[in-house]
Amino acid sequence: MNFNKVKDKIKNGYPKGTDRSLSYGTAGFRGPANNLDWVMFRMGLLGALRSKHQHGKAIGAMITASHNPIDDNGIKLIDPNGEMLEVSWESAATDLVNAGDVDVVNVLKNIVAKFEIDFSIPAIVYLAQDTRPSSDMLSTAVRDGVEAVGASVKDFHLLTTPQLHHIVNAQNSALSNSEQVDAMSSSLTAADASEEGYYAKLSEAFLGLLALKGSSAEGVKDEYEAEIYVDGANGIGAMKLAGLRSRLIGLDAKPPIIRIFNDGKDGVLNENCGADYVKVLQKPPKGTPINGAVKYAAFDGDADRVVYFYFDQAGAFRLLDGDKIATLISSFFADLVRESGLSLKIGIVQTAYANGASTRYIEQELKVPVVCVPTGVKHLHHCAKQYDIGIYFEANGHGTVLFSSRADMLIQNILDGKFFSEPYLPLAPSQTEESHGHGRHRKNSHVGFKTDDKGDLLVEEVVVEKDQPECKVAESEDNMQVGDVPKDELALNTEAKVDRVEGFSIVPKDELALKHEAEKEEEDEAVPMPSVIPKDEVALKLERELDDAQKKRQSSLVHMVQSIHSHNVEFFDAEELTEKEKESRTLAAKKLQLASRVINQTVGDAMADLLLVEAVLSLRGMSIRQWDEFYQDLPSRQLKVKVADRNVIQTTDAERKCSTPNGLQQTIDSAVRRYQSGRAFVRPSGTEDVVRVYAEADTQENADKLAGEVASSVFQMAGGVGQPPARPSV
Ligand SMILES: CC(=O)N[C@H]1[C@@H](OP(=O)(O)O)O[C@H](CO)[C@@H](O)[C@@H]1O
Repeated sequence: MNFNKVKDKIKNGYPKGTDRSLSYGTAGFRGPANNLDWVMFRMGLLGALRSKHQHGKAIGAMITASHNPIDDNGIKLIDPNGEMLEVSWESAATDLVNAGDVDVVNVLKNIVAKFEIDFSIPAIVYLAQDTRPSSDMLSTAVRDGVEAVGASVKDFHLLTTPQLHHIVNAQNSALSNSEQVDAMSSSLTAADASEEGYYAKLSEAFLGLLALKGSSAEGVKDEYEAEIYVDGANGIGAMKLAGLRSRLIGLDAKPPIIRIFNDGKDGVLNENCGADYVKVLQKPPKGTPINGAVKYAAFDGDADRVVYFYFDQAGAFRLLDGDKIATLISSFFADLVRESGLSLKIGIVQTAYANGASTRYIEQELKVPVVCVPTGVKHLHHCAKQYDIGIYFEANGHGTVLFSSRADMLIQNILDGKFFSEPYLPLAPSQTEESHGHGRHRKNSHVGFKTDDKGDLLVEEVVVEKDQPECKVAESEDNMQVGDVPKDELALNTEAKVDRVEGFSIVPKDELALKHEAEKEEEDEAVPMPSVIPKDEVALKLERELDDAQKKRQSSLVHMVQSIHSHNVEFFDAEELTEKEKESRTLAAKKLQLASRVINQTVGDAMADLLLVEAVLSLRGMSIRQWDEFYQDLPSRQLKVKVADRNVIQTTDAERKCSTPNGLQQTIDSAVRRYQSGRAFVRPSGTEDVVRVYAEADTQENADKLAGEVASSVFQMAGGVGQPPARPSV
């Protein structure tokens, strides 16, 4: 272990550029690009150590500041399975960046010792960058860091963030067939570990899905709008979407016509455009073509977020954000799970920024509570892993869908002609006991969906164990924080969960049958015997569902809630299914499998999400207006407040309440009480040096007023600097 080169490089190229303490925030390090080269160098060092720790698997280093202005930049590290850097390594990153120049080597040695790294293992870092002018220079700094510890770099140059996540996962997945536990998808091969492989995977699955579009039932108009205008934020997303578009040539499918604006040819990255601009300011981006266009989407600067928008008949701007995307996708998957007859548990994860109307839609209309976790994709991602199909979206449009290996296996079973529907398996015995217990205190619970053996969707509360930190903040009365859990526990826990999920896929059938029998006996004692629907009634019901295209368009979440009350259960194996039933189950399974391949399961991906939304709308013959009618958003407003030290704001309850500074939460509460449907919270940003304020209320004027009041309180009570915040103009 010789760190002489590291010392030399620090002295002669990358001396520390600030005395301020930095932390590996919501998504890595970000800041003004002219003072980041030394951070990049140190992250190169860390990426190499992480690769050695992961037995030489590729680690990703993405140079981007996403939606931040063009003069900022940043870096995010990507783990071998394509997910964000493991939480226990985030603190190593923070320590390394905050060390004085002379202490860097000691911190490196501590990391090597703490994580028991075999330094002789060869390591590799996969590097990519967005289109910022500073990215070339910063990429060199990362490379210098990696090479200073004798590791190597593979430079992909310009990629979107999700493309690099995909490539890292594909590479490691393909290399370690025997270690599939670490990989997100067993179907990935070495050919997938490239930009071309990414396009091939997405386009093949997407075109396959579109090809399954049936003809509309008589009298039902296909309202799908095949043309979409995409705001590329003048960034990498515009360039790469053009690459994907050129592959969308279908023989059996009619792909959408994608037109790209703000493509970077004459505009500035993220300036008056991009998903963040559209979402936060709730207005169309600069350069939006109006004539003849009906449907639009906007990507952010590194293409990991997408939001939709359109103009209604009165010409008013209408936003369909991550919450609306989550609802559309959830209802689609819920329908397919029901039609496939599979026992798959679906769950939805949101953050405090989810519009109250979306949460209410699911909780009150559909009687389904929603899991709320702190801001930052890592929290949503880990929580979504608890389900067979875990759907998560931030309101800003960052989100994806995760399929468990159990889900993959059960779907494949149907495609292999095995129609036996396995009864639902709980996550772990301890959870089963608790979640079926009576009169218990409701603690850290959240909701999952499952199907009964007839394929009807049921809603089930899942109790999250104490050592499952990612979903700990689901219920406000519990007042718990992710921060309560020691970092190392988080890491251990994640590993344990992966093992557990994998475990399901290898339980032999007979064991399953015995287990189900035992479980059924237990349940029979606790609940009244469910009624059994006679066979031909089931067939008739399925037929009705198949024939009724209109019904398909309704949110199946409603159906799910209705079915909870009916408690109908029927067991049947393949021989008992009619050919028509088999056909409809196979079709649903095919759609599920193709949809799971359109999605980038490593991280939110604007391109993949756009394709999925387009596929859902197309298969359902649905217009953007019909989708928008799911529910009406509550008017909301986001503001930023500059303070001397944003960390004086500490939050609790999934960031919905602040515990410091003293008295601020009470002031917010009393402001909120003055507004109908009022809700507001504040939190320090993890990516910008600001405190974020969020407010919603019954009217836009009230949401603006409430946000303004709360912003003023933050300014006064949390050490505001500069001009006091002004009320935003509507
Ligand atoms: C309100 C908001 O949109 N916050 C964003 C933003 O984080 P902040 O910690 O709020 O700066 O950037 C994150 C990374 O892209 C994203 O995960 C998050 O949702």
